[in-house]
Amino acid sequence: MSTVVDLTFEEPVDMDLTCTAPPVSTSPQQIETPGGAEQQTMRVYLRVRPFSKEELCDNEDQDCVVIENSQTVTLNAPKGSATMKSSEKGVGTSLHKFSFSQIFGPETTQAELFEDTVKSQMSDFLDGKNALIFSYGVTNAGKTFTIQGTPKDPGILPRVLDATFHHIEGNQYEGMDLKPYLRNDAQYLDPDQVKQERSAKVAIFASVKEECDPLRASGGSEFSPCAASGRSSSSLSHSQTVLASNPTDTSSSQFALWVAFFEIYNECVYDLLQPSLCSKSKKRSALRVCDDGAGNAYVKDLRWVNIQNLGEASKVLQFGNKNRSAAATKMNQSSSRRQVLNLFTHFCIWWHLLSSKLIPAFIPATGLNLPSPRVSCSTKTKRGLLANIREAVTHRRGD
Ligand SMILES: Nc1ncnc2c1ncn2[C@@H]1O[C@H](COP(=O)(O)OP(=O)(O)OP(=O)(O)O)[C@@H](O)[C@H]1O
Repeated sequence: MSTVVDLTFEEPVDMDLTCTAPPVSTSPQQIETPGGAEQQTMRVYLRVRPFSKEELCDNEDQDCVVIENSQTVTLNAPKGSATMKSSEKGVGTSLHKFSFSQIFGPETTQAELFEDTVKSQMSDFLDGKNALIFSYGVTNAGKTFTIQGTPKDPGILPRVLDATFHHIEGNQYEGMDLKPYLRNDAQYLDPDQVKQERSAKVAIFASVKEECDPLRASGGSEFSPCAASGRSSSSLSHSQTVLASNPTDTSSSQFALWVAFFEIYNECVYDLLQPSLCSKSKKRSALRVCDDGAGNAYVKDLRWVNIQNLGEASKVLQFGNKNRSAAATKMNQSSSRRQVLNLFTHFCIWWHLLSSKLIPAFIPATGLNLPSPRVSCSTKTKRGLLANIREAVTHRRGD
């Protein structure tokens, strides 16, 4: 039984999914800068989650995943598996070693993981550099727990949002008339367009409010649900230290913050923030990935929602989560997850500095499902999946 989830942090490479780590050694990638200095662009972390009670009852604790040290893990094929049988006959091996930037064991808390992975990168993001975090692993590996977490145990995304709000505290632009445009730009909206933005936001929030209790009771992974309407939640207060070394002078600037939430499901892009999607009976339509004319891909007609505090971000996330294909599949246990060739969920944060220069930035938090519940899938499969996603994100042209 697999209990591992890979977490990849990439910066400042611009959403280039070709830059994936090799399957055996997943050490940090480096690029040469013009001055000759090496800059680290990608880190790959491994998190091994604890076994659930059910897994322990089923005797799945067979030491298949052995953490040798903070950077090396050994995977042993499960007893009775085809790989183990083959290796007993002298064909192939039942042992594989992998190395990572850092490995986190089952005892690692959400706060520790954030501290040791994303926190140190936050200052660059807040300084206007694009960044991408994504997790991948088989179903049930812990991707959602790691990225989103639970209300009591928030994951990376709520911690990043909390740090961002703390960073811009007192300097937030309260208007809704400055919005993300194409890939790297912003546009001013006229009063009618602002009205439309406001109505769409109200519709999203109203829907979350109505369904709040059932969501909570179902143990969903939304953070700070419903009650969270203030700037930050107490469980996140530790992350405020992130901003002590705030590199950007915010004293004379204002910040507009917008978020979008979409998924790539079997190679089609779907907006998770369409209010009409609340009713599952409506068929959702796929969005197109277009080029902004400067070679940058963007999702055409993607809904962006202006957020003013962590509570609003929480509601947007909660709303989008209901529309995820993963949620639908979990509800229907009879449907086969193996049919899901790829599932990639992005929560994008866009912030804009209202001063002389434009500084847009994104942190999409994503999860990629591998196709079948095995300890690892073949290199070819992984590469194929990542290539599919890369193509969907970067190479599909619009009109
Ligand atoms: N580090 C952890 N500590 C405790 N429980 C965890 C941890 N990671 C995951 N879990 C639990 O394991 C279960 C599966 O996790 P999760 O839903 O995040 O998996 P996933 O990889 O997102 O699955 P899927 O691809 O099917 O959506 C959940 O019940 C979650 O609460």
